Amino acid sequence: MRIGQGFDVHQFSEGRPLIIGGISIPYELGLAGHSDADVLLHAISDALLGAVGEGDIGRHFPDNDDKYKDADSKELLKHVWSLVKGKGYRLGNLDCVIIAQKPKMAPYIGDMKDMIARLLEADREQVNVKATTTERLGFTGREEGIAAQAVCLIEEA
Ligand SMILES: Nc1ccn([C@@H]2O[C@H](COP(=O)(O)O)[C@@H](O)[C@H]2O)c(=O)n1
Ligand SMILES: C[C@@]1(CO)OP(=O)(O)OP(=O)(O)OC[C@H]1O
Repeated sequence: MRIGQGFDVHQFSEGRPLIIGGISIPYELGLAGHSDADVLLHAISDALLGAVGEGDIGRHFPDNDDKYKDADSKELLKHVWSLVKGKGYRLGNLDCVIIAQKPKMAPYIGDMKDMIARLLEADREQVNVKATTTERLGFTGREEGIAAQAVCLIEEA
């Protein structure tokens, strides 16, 4: 059994879609990034890579490589998952938090859980996604961007 943790931040940007946990969220702002800037899937990818001692997503998908320009983070996470699976592991459980003053994530959490479980070939019950504001404090509180954290446990298959 191994544990991993991931953390990511992306800044709000005009004219970009807001995609979190693989789900498009209708909002006036999106997130800036080299890829589609899915802050939650990036934190999950980093947690899984950390659990198997494989560094981070920047190492696997460099942000100066045109191949990953506007990349779909679901595809990046699928790649990470195949690496983890290839080392003989399956998901134990995954717990995540999205840190955002706005928009409200609650209506989209169920779809995010289903999406993440599908990408990780797991049951919905193995995946937990939650959200919090920072009570208007800090960069998330000032609505400058969104952060996400993830912790995973993987087990020998
Ligand atoms: N972007 C967000 C932030 C929070 N939520 C939900 O609201 C609850 C209360 O948030 P506090 O920061 O005031 O504790 C939180 O537990 C989430 O369920 C949300 O949906 N979207
Ligand atoms: C995902 C990658 C892909 O090039 O780019 P970004 O969307 O900028 O995201 P970040 O969280 O900064 O991680 C780096 C890269 O791996």
